[in-house]
Amino acid sequence: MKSLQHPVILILGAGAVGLSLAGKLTTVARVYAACRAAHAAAIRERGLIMEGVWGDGTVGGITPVTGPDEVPPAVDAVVITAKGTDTRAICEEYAGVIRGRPMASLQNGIGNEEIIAEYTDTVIGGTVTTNFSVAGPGRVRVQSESAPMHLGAWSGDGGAPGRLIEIVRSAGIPVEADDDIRSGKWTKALLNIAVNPLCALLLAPVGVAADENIREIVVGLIRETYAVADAEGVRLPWATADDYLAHLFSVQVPDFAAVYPSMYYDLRRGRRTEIDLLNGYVARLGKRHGIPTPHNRCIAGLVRYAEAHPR
Ligand SMILES: NC(=O)C1=CN([C@@H]2O[C@H](COP(=O)(O)OP(=O)(O)OC[C@H]3O[C@@H](n4cnc5c(N)ncnc54)[C@H](O)[C@@H]3O)[C@@H](O)[C@H]2O)C=CC1
Ligand SMILES: CC(C)(CO)C(=O)C(=O)O
Repeated sequence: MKSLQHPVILILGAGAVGLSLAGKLTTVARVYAACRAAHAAAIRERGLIMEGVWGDGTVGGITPVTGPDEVPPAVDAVVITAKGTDTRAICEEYAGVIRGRPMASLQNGIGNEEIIAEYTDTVIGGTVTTNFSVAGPGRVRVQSESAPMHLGAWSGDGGAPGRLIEIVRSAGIPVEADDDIRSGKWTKALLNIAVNPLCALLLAPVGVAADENIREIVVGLIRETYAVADAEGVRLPWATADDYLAHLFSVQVPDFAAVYPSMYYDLRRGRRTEIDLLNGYVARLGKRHGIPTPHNRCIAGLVRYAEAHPR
């Protein structure tokens, strides 16, 4: 990332998160967004329409691309916002562009950075605790925000996260450096493990997690996840599962009570979900460590069934 004055950023897999990010970054960078043809056509025709807490209006200046041949040679940094189920495929498709460049992941779940590290030396781990959705081709909604974006060095050039943070911050997005982003990814995953599958299965917004019938399931999911994270040596910011649950029910669930998480849209649209990077991942690790994870195994099984039998 040499030219901070006018950096060139490529966003890979631009949907709800990636197009919203593109819309903000375009004020401080030249932004190329690798997206599907329907988004590309709408954005070329009339720009990106944004609504919500990141601003309302039509944003020009984003260049949509639908293949690596359309990406210019001078990319300073790559940010991946594809679903974790698509990480390898999109890295393969854009391998020539990614190689040798810093690449950040804002994806949920555990395991994306390891895949990205097969394609480039400098990987930046990231989390975003904001709710994004697609309202139509080239049209996104940003509905609520509970914490700043976190970015931290995963591998390679240790200065790369700082340079990306500068760009993101200058675009007006709240962002913080994270010097233990491996634990940071688990910290963010706690929220997704607690609410994403339940909301997807129940067709309900995040507030459903506080329902008296559901709360006990959330408690089970999180206590098991804590035991597994502990066995993995992950340092979470709350000392115990119950300390995190207090934060979840007093801050995160109220912040997102009225909105639907990303997995809800996947199941509703008949797409594969990220369950195997979240609850399914916890269940797999639990097995390896001899830690029972009945809640996570059960919820992962239900989501896999729902994926295979679209409503
Ligand atoms: N939606 C949300 O509120 C949040 C989502 N996240 C995470 O961010 C990541 C992205 O989530 P969303 O933006 O909601 O998903 P999304 O499904 O809206 O966007 C991903 C986009 O990537 C596109 N894509 C995949 N492969 C492609 C390829 N080869 N070429 C071009 N486009 C390709 C898909 O068609 C899709 O439009 C996920 O890991 C999600 O868990 C994180 C925080 C909040
Ligand atoms: C924070 C939250 C719940 C925001 O929607 C999210 O990460 C997701 O939807 O996957």
